[in-house]
Amino acid sequence: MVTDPSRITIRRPDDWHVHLRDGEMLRAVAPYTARQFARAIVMPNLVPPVTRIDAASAYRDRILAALPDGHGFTPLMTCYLTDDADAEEIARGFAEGVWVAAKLYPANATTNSAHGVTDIARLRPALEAMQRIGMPLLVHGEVTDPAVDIFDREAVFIERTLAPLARDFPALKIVFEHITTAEAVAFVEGAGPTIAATVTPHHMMLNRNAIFEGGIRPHAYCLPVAKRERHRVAVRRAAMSGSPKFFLGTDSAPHAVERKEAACGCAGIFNAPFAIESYLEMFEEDGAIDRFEAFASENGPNFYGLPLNDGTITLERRASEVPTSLPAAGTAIIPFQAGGTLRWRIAG
Ligand SMILES: NC(=O)N[C@@H](CC(=O)O)C(=O)O
Ligand SMILES: [Zn+2]
Ligand SMILES: [Zn+2]
Repeated sequence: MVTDPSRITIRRPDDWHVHLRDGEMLRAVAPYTARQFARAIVMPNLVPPVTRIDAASAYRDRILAALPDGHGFTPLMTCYLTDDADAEEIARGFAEGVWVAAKLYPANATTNSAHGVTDIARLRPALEAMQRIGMPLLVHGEVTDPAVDIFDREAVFIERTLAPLARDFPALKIVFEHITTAEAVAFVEGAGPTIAATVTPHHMMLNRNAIFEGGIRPHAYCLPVAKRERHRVAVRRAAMSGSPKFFLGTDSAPHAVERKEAACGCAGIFNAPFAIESYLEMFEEDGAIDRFEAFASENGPNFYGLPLNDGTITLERRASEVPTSLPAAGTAIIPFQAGGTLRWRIAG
């Protein structure tokens, strides 16, 4: 990593958790991710979800077709786990290099998760196969029990599901996605090297007050929902701690403006346009620029067992103005930090 007060150059980063959607929305959003990241773990929560090898490779082709010439971007595909997950198909897709991980959504925990898993016991053959072949399990870590307070759903998931899972499959690589609580940080830090976590820019920046600041703020609403300030601080510290267990995953989750600003608004924050700039600004604010490259470009590939990227990107200290709205799919998406000004900008 090379830094001076006005420029910083790091190995090309990757995004270990992104929603690229499909169709017109895919064509609108994928270029933002490819502009910054060499690779991204692409979430499979399409309608219908990506559960089969042929569906994943067709989706990968649509992503590549949505990008401008010379993009140099590699989508890393994932398999959506259902109650009927087929261990043989999962292992074959991994061996063929079609997907690199499988995603566990507890049924109805989040956007497009109606086909998710209702009973983890049914996944046993798939998880055994994944443990054997070194294929990571990615988890949306929230319980769906309506009796559990929404702000406690991540912490309760650790107790009820994640800790027992890690005990039963001690060699299974698990990524606890988009962590939001001090409990999640403590769990990951206290676990062995097979357990890691992704951290979003919004969960490093926002606490739950942001959702209610002077009125209801649908563009600050995502799942897992932002928590109290002490949790935000714990998550932000973990990301900047230098621990190899925490790495960049934006969870950029675009929804058309009319689906966010509605009586029942969708969960998801669209941070893809300026994700790397947002993260860098926070690392700088907290005096942790020396740990930025590990978080953005090294810890993720090291955990997944993938090579580090060749090449670099340079960010320069020049203001980036975040538009108040971006056109997409015949409508608009409101980006994270809309109307704000960021201190850094990708050079060139
Ligand atoms: N994060 C979100 O709030 N939404 C994601 C789903 C997810 O990552 O849970 C989406 O697909 O919209
Ligand atoms: Zn999720
Ligand atoms: Zn997500």
